Amino acid sequence: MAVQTEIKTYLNYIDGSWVGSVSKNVEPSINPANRNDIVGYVPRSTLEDLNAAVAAAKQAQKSWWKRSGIERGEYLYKAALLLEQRLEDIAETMTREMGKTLAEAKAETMRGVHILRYYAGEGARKIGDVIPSSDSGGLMFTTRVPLGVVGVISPWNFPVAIPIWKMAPALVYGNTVVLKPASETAVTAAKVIECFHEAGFPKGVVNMVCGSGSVIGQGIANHPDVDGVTFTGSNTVGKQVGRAAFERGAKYQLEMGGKNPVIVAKDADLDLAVEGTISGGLRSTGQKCTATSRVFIEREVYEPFKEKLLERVKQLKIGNGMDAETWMGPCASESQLNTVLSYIEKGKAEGAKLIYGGNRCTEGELANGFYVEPTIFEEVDLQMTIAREEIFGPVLVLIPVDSIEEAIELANDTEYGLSASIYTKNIGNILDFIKDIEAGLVKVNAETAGVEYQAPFGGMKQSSSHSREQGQAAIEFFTTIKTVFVKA
Ligand SMILES: NC(=O)C1=CN([C@@H]2O[C@H](COP(=O)(O)OP(=O)(O)OC[C@H]3O[C@@H](n4cnc5c(N)ncnc54)[C@H](O)[C@@H]3O)[C@@H](O)[C@H]2O)C=CC1
Ligand SMILES: O=C(O)CCC(=O)C(=O)O
Repeated sequence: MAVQTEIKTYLNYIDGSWVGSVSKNVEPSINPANRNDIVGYVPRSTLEDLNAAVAAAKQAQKSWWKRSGIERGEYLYKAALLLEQRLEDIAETMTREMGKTLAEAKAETMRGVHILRYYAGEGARKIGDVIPSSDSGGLMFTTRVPLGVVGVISPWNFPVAIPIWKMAPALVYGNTVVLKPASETAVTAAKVIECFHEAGFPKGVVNMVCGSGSVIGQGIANHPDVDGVTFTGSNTVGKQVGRAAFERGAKYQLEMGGKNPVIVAKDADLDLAVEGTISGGLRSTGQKCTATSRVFIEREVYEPFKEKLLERVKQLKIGNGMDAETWMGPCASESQLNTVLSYIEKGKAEGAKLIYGGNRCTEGELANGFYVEPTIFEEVDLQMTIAREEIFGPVLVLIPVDSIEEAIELANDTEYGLSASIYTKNIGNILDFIKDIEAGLVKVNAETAGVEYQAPFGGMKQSSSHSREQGQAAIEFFTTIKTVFVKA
């Protein structure tokens, strides 16, 4: 007899309580590995719900800021411990909700724990400098104050790490927070917020409102009582959010797309370069803003690199991320799958040569999920859509080059500038690459993806609003400097 398990409905978190939307509407969050598996129901909230959350955050902010940074940090340490204790459950929920492998989901959840501990420690670090004054009787220094209420709009591709790397610094520097998670991963977000709830944060300091981007996301960007907005997602939406915040004089930070290159020099360790290209381009099914998508290879090693790459890609096991054998899970949603398939069709239609993959996977249980094969194109003109637009799927394009100079020039021929890497042993190549590549994250003999929480992260050109997240750089967005002059 089939066992019927009740599907849980998750709630918004407003002013320290779990509450449903006033609309009473909910939507299912489904498993991309099996469209018949509903992970949970999440609220489809209204502006009324958002207003309540923003009002709670505004009300709580002054007393939160009155506490010392060290005290605020203590709450983050508690949340970190709870997240660590629930790592298995939260990682499993993440895999079920957005498809990445359980190993990746566990690593991401642990990354969330580290980020919380890092920013907990920030509560005890300096927030200003003493600056010599021309007046010998005066004391001049800088200090920092929070923005007030911060709106966090987060995507589905890192459903634990991204909300945490935005919320943790916001909170430790004295802001209160309203999170709007991506609907695709709102159950995972609710489980993260449960850790904040049980850590005992005062009412109203942390809030979460689930719902559509156009209502709740845009509502945050427009809200007169939201003093800062931090966003990660697509360029189109990011610019909309930035414009709305700018119009009303709020501070904003946008982390958006990439079209990240890897350069393989003729002296590269080809096995290492192949591993880095596969891991950077195809892990998480290519759904990282730092994912590798364009591979520039010096002509002398083009064929051997291609052969090794094809050999390795053939070995990758596609399947449900919960299965320990799986290397690559499904796309996170049906719409994401359709986007990827339409880019593959465009690639073929515009004349690129498909040398691997290119199809939806429909064998056996895969038919119920949103699976696509890892896909590789060659004979790609740099003006083709697949060489210019962010695909956010497991699609690589191979482009031969005659020199590292040419590779860097072509790699820079994009509106994006998030991450880039080079595989080479030549110090001259390395130094030229570091100097000339237009990317905020530059890697040498390492894959384009993978961001460490203690270092600044952000892009050049259209990949970001030119600010940086994470590490100590986060203080620049989440606080404002006051210059103080004191005379007795
Ligand atoms: N840079 C990154 O890490 C990410 C990039 N993307 C890119 O975006 C493409 C589409 O993915 P989506 O999930 O649709 O991204 P999206 O940009 O629509 O969603 C990101 C977040 O913004 C919210 N949002 C949507 N419309 C909004 C609006 N009008 N105002 C304020 N917030 C809004 C969403 O609900 C979500 O929380 C992907 O194919 C990929 O190219 C998506 C997710 C993450
Ligand atoms: O590469 C990473 O670890 C982080 C990537 C990221 O921030 C993103 O995809 O949004």
